[in-house]
Amino acid sequence: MQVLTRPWGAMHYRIDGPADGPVVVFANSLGTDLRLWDQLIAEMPEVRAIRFDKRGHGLSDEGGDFGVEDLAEDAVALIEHLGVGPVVFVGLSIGGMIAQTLAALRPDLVRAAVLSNTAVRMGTKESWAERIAAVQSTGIGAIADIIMQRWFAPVFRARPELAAWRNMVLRTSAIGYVGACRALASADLTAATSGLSLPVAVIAGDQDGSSTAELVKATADLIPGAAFHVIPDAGHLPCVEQPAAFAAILRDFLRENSK
Ligand SMILES: O=C(O)CC1=CCC(=O)O1
Repeated sequence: MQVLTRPWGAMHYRIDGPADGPVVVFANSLGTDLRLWDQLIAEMPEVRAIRFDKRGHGLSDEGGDFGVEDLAEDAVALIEHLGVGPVVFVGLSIGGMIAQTLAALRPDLVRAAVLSNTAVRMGTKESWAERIAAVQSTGIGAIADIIMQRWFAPVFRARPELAAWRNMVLRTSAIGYVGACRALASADLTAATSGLSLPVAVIAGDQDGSSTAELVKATADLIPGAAFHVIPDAGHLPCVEQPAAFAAILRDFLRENSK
């Protein structure tokens, strides 16, 4: 068990893969912990995979009030603590917002970025306020079924693993979940992301009920030279639903963009 002590508490992280492999840091989404990447990392044993539980998620502490920039500062602290920069940084959804913010704040630490199922703005202030109110009044159970529909394509929702993913969101700290919703409500990365000049690959799922392929493409279009990929038969979490397809894109990207 590996923990980095931050001013707000303990940040849990994990490293897998060979010490001489290309270093890739992974940032997970709202309501998921670092197990989000299990299937993808199993497809890519050659990678030195570093992943962490952002504040309020997984085994990390709740971490008070925070914005996306604070989450990016946590990623900076981890990369500097491990002395592994510049890295390839892969982020999904709010993790992709962490990636965009980190690349803008500290281009010296990010060699290249993969932005999965993310955008410069996600949802609206009103939609996040509704979600926060539902969680605060009734708990995450109130929204768990809707979240599963947003995360997964219908074929995946018929699989037995769905129960485990539902449990993952249900077991997320309500304080941490609401904190991340607040960070999402106030994030608009348009200016920072439009100024990015590193190699970027952007990934969408053709059945994403949360960040549609059109929304994700609009963000790709802001970044000069960004490659855009749509993974078929995938919802919001293509690294879970289609890990081989995700790994193929990431492997090609690493071939061009890791040392
Ligand atoms: O829970 C969702 O709707 C999906 C999502 C939005 C931001 C994020 O990180 O996940």
